[in-house]
Amino acid sequence: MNIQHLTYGFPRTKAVFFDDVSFSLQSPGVNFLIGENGAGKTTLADILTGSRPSNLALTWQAIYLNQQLPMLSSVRVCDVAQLVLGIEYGERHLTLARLQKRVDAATLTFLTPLWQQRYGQLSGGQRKLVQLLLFLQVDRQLVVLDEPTAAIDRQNVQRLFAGMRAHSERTYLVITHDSRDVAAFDAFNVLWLHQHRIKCYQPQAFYQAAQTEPFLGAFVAGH
Ligand SMILES: Nc1ncnc2c1ncn2[C@@H]1O[C@H](COP(=O)(O)OP(=O)(O)OP(=O)(O)O)[C@@H](O)[C@H]1O
Repeated sequence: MNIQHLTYGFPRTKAVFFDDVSFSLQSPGVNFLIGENGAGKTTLADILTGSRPSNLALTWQAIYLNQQLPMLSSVRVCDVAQLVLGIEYGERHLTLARLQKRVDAATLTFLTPLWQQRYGQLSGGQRKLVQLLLFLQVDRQLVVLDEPTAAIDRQNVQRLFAGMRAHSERTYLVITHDSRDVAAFDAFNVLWLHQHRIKCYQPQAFYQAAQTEPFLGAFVAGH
């Protein structure tokens, strides 16, 4: 996926935030978008998913989980699954047995004991995971996740990554501040957003650059 000559400014400010920025996403593959707070990662994710109109002509279909969707606390996990996947699968009544045929084992293991639980009874991390794991079942070429592993225990992070690996035909863009996420993959592309430009690194080049670039060094040393 090639992004060519992106130029973007926030509607209410005159300054240009991205000025003729070009880069490629490894496609298919896992791309990590990193950078300091305020660098523009969420803004870029918004642009690539069409949430913020820009000069780019988007040629892909994307799914974007940038924050938890608000749900009534009385809604059950099975209702959330129906909401997210019912239309996608064309199922009017999505049961666990039917879901079993479609999702990876790690996702099923996580969802099964929670299936009848009410949303309001779940922990913050469980709510986030329910949405993430269900969203990962929706078939789109580009999957964009904004800090999916923040506040998630590492065993559940493994479940999330197993869900991603189960669909290796997709292109993922994952925003993270946690180098353990990057280290969990053998093959990846890191996009470092720094001073409104993007530098791309394959694994070996990334760890090499971390020896000389202070931000990357601190990122890698962070775990
Ligand atoms: N609607 C807006 N109008 C003007 N400036 C904005 C707007 N939204 C965000 N910004 C600014 O753009 C910059 C980038 O914000 P963004 O949320 O994309 O950063 P980020 O890299 O995702 O940060 P973090 O790691 O802290 O989540 C910030 O300085 C922010 O204040």
